[in-house]
Amino acid sequence: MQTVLPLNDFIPTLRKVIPRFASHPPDPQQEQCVHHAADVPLQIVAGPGSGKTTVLVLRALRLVLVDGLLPEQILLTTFTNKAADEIRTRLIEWGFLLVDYLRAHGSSTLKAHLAKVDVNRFLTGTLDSICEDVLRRLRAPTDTAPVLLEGFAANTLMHRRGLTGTVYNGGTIAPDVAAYLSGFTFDRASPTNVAELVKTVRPLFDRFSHDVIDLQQFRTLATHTSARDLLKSGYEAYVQNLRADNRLDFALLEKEFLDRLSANRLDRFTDGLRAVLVDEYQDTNLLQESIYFQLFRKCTASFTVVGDDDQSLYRFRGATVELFRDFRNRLASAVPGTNAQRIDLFLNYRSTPEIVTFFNSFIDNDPDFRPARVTPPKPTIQARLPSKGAPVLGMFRDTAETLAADLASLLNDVFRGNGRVVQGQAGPVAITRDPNGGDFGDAVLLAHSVNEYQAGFKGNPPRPRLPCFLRQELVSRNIHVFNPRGQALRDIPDIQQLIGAMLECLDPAGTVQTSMLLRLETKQHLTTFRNAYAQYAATTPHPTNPRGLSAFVTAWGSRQPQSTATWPREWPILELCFKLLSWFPRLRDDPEGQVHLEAVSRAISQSATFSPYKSLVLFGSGPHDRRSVESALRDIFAPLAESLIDVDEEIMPAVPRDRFSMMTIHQAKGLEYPLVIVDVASDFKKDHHKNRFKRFPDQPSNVAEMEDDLASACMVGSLRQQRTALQRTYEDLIRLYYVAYSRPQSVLLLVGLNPCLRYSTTIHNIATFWRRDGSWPWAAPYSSRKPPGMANAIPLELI
Ligand SMILES: Nc1ncnc2c1ncn2[C@@H]1O[C@H](COP(=O)(O)OP(=O)(O)OP(=O)(O)O)[C@@H](O)[C@H]1O
Repeated sequence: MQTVLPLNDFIPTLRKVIPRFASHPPDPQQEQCVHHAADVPLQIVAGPGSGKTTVLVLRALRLVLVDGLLPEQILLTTFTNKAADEIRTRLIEWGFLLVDYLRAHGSSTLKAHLAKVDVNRFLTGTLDSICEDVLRRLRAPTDTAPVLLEGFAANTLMHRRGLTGTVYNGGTIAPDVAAYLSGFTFDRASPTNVAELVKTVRPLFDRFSHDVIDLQQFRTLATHTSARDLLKSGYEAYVQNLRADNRLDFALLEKEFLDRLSANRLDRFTDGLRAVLVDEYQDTNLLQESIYFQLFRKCTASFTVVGDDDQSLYRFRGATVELFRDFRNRLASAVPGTNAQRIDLFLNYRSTPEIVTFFNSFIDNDPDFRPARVTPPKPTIQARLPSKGAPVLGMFRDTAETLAADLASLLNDVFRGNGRVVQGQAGPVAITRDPNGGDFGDAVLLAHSVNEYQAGFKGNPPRPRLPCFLRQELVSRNIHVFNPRGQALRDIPDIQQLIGAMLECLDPAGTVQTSMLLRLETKQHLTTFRNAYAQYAATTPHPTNPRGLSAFVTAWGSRQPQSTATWPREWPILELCFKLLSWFPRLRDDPEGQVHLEAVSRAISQSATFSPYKSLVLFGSGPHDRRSVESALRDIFAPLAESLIDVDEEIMPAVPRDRFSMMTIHQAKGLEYPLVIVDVASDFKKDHHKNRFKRFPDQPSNVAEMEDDLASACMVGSLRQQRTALQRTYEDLIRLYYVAYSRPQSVLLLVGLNPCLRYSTTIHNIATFWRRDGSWPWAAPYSSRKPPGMANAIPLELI
């Protein structure tokens, strides 16, 4: 590489040109990362809030300005589209300022180089999005561009073209297969119907790709041989079928990319590539590691990976934290002669010292977690921000209802009132909103699950959970909430009404539906949708001019044109959905509603990729009219009724600032908020064995069980098994709450139910610092004869 700007001028230029670096220059470790030789692979082990994204962006800019690379030669990947957008924005913003300045002040060599630089051309995205883009745009001329299938469309094809005829015959699941799969279900029960079968097989088939499973070896493993044989055939039939139509699911997308890469069929892409930088490497799976190593091998690219082993959260998608932990050895054995270096970032610029001390003591709490972390361990995280006086807070109440009421009143005081005073170490401190535009968007509730209802059990109705009570309390104070995952799509009232209206348009009174073979659950929900529509239509919703909702649906049902024009021969169901939106204001105007609507419209448009009538309703085509309705019922409405469509809140670039968000801890990865409320125990009234998996697992998770089952057919199997399945399950919970506790900037508030804090509580909970050996540092030995009521060493200021 030819140097165009002297390396030692890079950071001084940065400080001169970009105001934030004038006041907050890179610290010594960050500077070391930016300065590290471009051609020596680098592993950055970065604690929470230590500026890893900042460093990655600066290293990419340095490669352009100092080493003379062009932005289009630099690939920078991260974990979510949102994080990729953030990286892109910083690259363009800072890159533009630097290039502009150096075009005026640089040497003539630098100016000549900069004439070719366009900072918009960095290759950024998730690895999936990059693979999709490259397979479409930069493939070899003889290769086709594959069509990517959405989850539910892929599952439908897996059912119809993979499992049917192999594993599932004449409405029955092969008994051996059912018995084998029972090891991987949540309650260890065999799948009993096709929907459960698909749900259980999908993670297994995805793992075949992500874990790069040797299927021949999988087939010959000692147990469940016939089940493995059938599943292998089902998988091969599914893959062959997708390939025949040039389609791919998400797991196969990366596999296809690796196959083409290894066969030199992506040279148009790799020829131009000179640097690869990877964020969130702790959540990389084996397939992705193979892609990165292959890219490194092919282009002898500059290679930088950044991650935090303590923040690995995505085991269920094949993430293998050991790939990050052992990165240097693994790279050296994959590409002999390489000697990657490691630099640690451990200064935290996000949180107050009180919060940093709290999450440090959490991650250090259990000695049995130590062997799972990087070696040598990274230094203890040090806070760089000053204290604001607020201690870490706890709000524990007897019931979830009272907890919700008190939380809502706290939020109201902070964001709509004069703030709330709490007791700090050095006296009272007020928690107030930021005077410059602080609003509910500065706070978030993080939880293991944000479902607003707990599924009903043994005929009981669903039970409301904290997120539901909190929504009610906030709405009663006129505060809006953003929790699009709070309820399943099929349970949301206006979604039910909209789908019901579509059903009545396509198939009035369910004449076609009645004659079809549909599962009982499906029929019940389709009836619920139709009833929801009928009740809503009876309220004569606006607009009523020129025609109201009922009149529209009746006319549509009888295919009566509303103007003088004749009824079209084909009607896209998506268009029908959008026409009906006039009567569903929440789905049009409200951010949560828009997320829900997107899921319905995605179901319609994706079904067009596999459904015989391509999400169209025909008219005047004889028997096809009826068949097109049947296929819509089977391919769009049955999946909606069976809850097979997932919402995707990532479509919402920014939630309005006056909304209070609730999200899962997984979703909060990489984010930060001034005030973070972590639900650690609102579901736990007693030590119920059914909720142990959420707090103190006494058996391995189904994901860890599957990892063990596949271990000997997988190249990283034994590496994972250095920790037992139960240890891994336990450690995943530690990492989960570590991520939650390291999100806040100023205030961290833990919430839950009182029984969890009693001195004599039997509710073991990792989030409240219980250790594997059953000890609990929050309960210190007492000297009096009577034990205290509450644990006596709780490191929280209880409010
Ligand atoms: N040298 C620095 N001086 C002051 N502030 C900094 C410095 N480096 C980073 N920051 C700030 O620290 C915060 C965290 O940085 P960043 O978002 O890059 O963290 P991260 O390491 O990616 O966090 P996480 O791993 O927890 O998601 C940001 O607000 C960033 O602007």
